Amino acid sequence: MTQNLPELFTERMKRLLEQEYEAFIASYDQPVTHGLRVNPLKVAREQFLSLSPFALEPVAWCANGFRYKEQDRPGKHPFHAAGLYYLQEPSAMSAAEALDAKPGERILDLCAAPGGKSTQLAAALNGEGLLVANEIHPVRVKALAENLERCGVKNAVVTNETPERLQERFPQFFDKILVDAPCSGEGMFRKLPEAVEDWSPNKVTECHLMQQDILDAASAMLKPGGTLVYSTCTFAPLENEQTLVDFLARHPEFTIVPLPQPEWFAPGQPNWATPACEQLRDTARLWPHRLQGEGHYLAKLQKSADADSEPISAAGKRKEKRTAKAAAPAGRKEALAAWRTFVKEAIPQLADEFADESAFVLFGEQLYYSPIPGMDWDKLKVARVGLHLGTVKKNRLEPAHALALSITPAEAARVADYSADDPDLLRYLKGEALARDGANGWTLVAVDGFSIGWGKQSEGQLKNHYPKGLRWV
Ligand SMILES: C[S@@+](CC[C@H](N)C(=O)[O-])C[C@H]1O[C@@H](n2cnc3c(N)ncnc32)[C@H](O)[C@@H]1O
Repeated sequence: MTQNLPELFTERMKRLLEQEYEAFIASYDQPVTHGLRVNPLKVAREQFLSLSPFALEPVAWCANGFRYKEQDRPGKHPFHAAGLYYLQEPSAMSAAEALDAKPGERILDLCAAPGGKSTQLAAALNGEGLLVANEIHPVRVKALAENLERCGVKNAVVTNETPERLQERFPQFFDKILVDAPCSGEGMFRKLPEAVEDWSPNKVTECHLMQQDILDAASAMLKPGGTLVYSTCTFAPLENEQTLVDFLARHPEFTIVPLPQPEWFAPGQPNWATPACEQLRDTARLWPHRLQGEGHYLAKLQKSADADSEPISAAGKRKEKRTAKAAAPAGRKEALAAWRTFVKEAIPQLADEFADESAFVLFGEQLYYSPIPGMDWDKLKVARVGLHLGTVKKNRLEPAHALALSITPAEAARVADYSADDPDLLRYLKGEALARDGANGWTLVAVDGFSIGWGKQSEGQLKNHYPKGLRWV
């Protein structure tokens, strides 16, 4: 594919890489590297390895990351639909690892769709704390929400906002922020031919300017002492070292935190920015000719602990509480009663897990359980305000797909468990009703012990409630 690469791109890379250029350009004739990341919210790494029908090779910089062979097509396996793993290019696994999210923290993934890094951050939170996964694009945000749901994430809020509007609502709110910035995508050239067509020197400049604005908004949302990781999948110095140097010039309250540099990550280049900046060596470049991956750039920054700006005010918090109460919509009482009836009947063991009355949020007929009760989401575009529990219709709760994917068969009163190669499972994924005996009521459908959706058992038949938009064709 080397001959299809833009000339201005190859000329620049030749100038920058000098004697390494031959190895770099030769990597474009190597096959694309395919990766999957095991989702520990669903299955432990070792258990997955004992179940995996695919030949897997570990990715050195991500404990749950593996390379697979293209012909194995793990995206077409029921384990994918059950959220046991997320397909992610290996070098992209490095960014969330660098952020190092810990259970209980408040994390923002500012440019999040389709959710590779968000699902990884959610796994690191392990259900404790808050993940706000934001995506500016109204179509891409749907894929983000679906991927978080498929991976069984319970503590995420999915927003569809501009960084500027989020910044107004969340001053100094987050412990850690990931900015996986929109970029010119030079690291995608091998994988996506359209990335080559979309590329131009103008695009590189436009992305650089956009990255500055996004980073400025991120910096305002980070708590003093907080950590920010900036990443791109491009090689252009303007979008990497230069974006960082310009950001640091505007934000002296930030410093670069050294990233571990094992032999396969190369250092960032001090002289690829103006003015040259020695600390850029502590950022990381993942090159396709030095490791098995498509390429990435990473920088980790820390905001000084005494950085001064207004923290989220107590008044703001009081207002949030008031708004939450005042805005309690009519029908909430009925919705909660419908939910309790459903819990008793279908997932009795989980009654205590959903005990916080103030965490239930009703949007129209849709009932959610919020990871941050009392927060005012009014006037923000919110795609998911927490875990989607279900739709309340005529005082009954129809459980959400997200709820099914977030629980285990051991937590459900009725389970229809199929092995991955059972033809009935394929029928279920295609949206067909299944002939099956069992007690009537909502039934959790599972593949080899992992939840995959809902069915409703009635008179010798399991009615299909696998979402229409996800059905296999
Ligand atoms: C590199 S992709 C994110 C990939 C994602 N983090 C993942 O791991 O799956 C960058 C995202 O930024 C979004 N974006 C584009 N312009 C933006 C802007 N001005 N502010 C914030 N996000 C933007 C794009 O729609 C795109 O989804």
